Amino acid sequence: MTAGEPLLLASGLRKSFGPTVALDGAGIAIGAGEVVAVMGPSGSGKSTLLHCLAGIVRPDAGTVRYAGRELSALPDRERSALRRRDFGFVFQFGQLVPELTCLENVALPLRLTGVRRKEARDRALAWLERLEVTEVAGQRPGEVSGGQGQRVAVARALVTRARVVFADEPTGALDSLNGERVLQLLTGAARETGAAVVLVTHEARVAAYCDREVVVRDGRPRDLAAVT
Ligand SMILES: Nc1ncnc2c1ncn2[C@@H]1O[C@H](COP(=O)(O)OP(=O)(O)OP(=O)(O)O)[C@@H](O)[C@H]1O
Repeated sequence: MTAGEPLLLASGLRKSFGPTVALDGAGIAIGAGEVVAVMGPSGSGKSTLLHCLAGIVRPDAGTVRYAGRELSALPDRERSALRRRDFGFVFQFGQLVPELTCLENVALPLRLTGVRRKEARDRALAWLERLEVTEVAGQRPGEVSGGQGQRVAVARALVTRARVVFADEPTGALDSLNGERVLQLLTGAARETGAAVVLVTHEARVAAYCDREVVVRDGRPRDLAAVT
């Protein structure tokens, strides 16, 4: 990474799905530890931008650099390994493995990176405590409330000490009280661990928890003034 280069840097991103232009020359820079809200109308390209930044979707044109390396230049295996090691994900729903308990779900990313069972369980439990959901440790995702499930998902995203958490409408299925608490916990825990957060949301009160808001319109993000 060259001196002064942001942790995540995208420029000139274009992505179409058939005739639909989802990204039209999009660029964005995210600094280490920065919490950025990505907002904008439905269909403006927010999720596509997040997927390109995370290396899940390959753009038709443009570049995404993470820690000084261009994601699209990495072989698939290396990109997957990097995603597992450095990135965490929180989606609106459905990201927890239904057959595993909540504790096992949080321990899973650690087990996948070779952490021993006992240590993985201990670290997972500490994260459930931090997210105030130890009571669901032994339950399966289908047996817990939406808010509890999202807290478990946040714990799972951060347990590996991810450097970037990508969150796509993490509170979209929650009532406003639960939604705000999950945002608080997600951004608070990310700040403690130094993780950057790219947060796609419609939550109007999100500004209070973010360093910066970016609004996507017609496939291009525009920076609002830094949130004070
Ligand atoms: N896999 C896909 N196949 C076809 N079209 C897609 C696909 N993904 C996105 N699109 C289209 O690309 C455009 C941008 O979609 P995207 O999901 O990025 O927007 P968004 O801003 O996240 O929307 P929302 O707020 O409704 O989630 C939309 O017109 C959408 O229909």
